[in-house]
Amino acid sequence: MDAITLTRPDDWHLHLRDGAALEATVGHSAAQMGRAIIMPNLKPPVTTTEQARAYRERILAALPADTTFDPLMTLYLTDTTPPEEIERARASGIVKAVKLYPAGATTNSSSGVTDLARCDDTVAALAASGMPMLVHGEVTDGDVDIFDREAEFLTRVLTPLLARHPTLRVVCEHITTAQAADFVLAAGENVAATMTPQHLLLNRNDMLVGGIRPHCYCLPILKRERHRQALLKAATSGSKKFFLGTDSAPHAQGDKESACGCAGVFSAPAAVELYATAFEQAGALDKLEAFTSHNGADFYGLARNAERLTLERRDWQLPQSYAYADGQRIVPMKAGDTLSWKLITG
Ligand SMILES: NC(=O)N[C@@H](CC(=O)O)C(=O)O
Ligand SMILES: [Zn+2]
Ligand SMILES: [Zn+2]
Repeated sequence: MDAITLTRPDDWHLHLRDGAALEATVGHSAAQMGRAIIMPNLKPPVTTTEQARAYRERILAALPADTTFDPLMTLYLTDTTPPEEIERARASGIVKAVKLYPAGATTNSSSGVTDLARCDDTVAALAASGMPMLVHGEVTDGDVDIFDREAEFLTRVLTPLLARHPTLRVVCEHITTAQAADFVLAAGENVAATMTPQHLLLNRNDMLVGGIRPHCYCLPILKRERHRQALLKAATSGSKKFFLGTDSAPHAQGDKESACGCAGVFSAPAAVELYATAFEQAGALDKLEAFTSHNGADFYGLARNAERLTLERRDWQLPQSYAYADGQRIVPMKAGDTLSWKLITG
């Protein structure tokens, strides 16, 4: 096969940042994606509908001309988010989901939820609203090993949460383990998951053998090869519960190549090509379009994009870095590597 046409994809988990960084990031995603769910972990976080509206305006202002990219906004859940804020968000039409960051779990999560029991009324309002809760599913307890934090979250937090709120719609974000894939498959129709290019293409050896590669470091951390295989199997299984969410998480080169490097992989410039590479490795290119362009829209109850794009089989080399905020550079996933698919973006 030398070319694949597919419905324009959407990114159901994306970090664009703000200010000068936003100017540098948004074009990469707008070139490939029709829509994206925009993560709210700014400093300070996007906790109200009014803040989401203002952030959306800044994103639209930073977009290149001639794009139809539609940013779908999210609210950052805190211990003190009132139930009324959920209703304001739903009524706004611009907020499509609410994000749960366990406090301390990842980049800019210090204002996250310390104990879900504290926001039970708000979670009930969210379940009633029909908007999904997007979950960074890792426990933060110091006694839990970093490689076990996702699996522990499923049993310690998500299972009791769904028992208390059985109609709550949940997207398990950036899943990394066989346990998470199995959990989502066994759960009801209200539970789905996104997967990143790095968790479909890389295992922890790729990050740690022969030298430490900070540009492969993200949270949840890369896992063993058997987990990568389990994710690929789930993504290509034909289940509608799995869809594209890059978790493209830009950090300046100097903040990654550091004694205490930031978590996050910048995958936006070649996101669709990276997923195509993973699906081809699994012998499942015929399942790519559902994952990139159908399942997410269907889960969110939104129309699929009308436009179609072509992926061509053509070798091209990813740049070593791109321009970022304030004269800094940013290093993409697979920098300098040759990919054998190229999305034709007009
Ligand atoms: N994935 C990451 O490693 N980092 C994300 C936060 C997140 O999605 O957990 C970021 O905002 O940098
Ligand atoms: Zn996360
Ligand atoms: Zn993320």
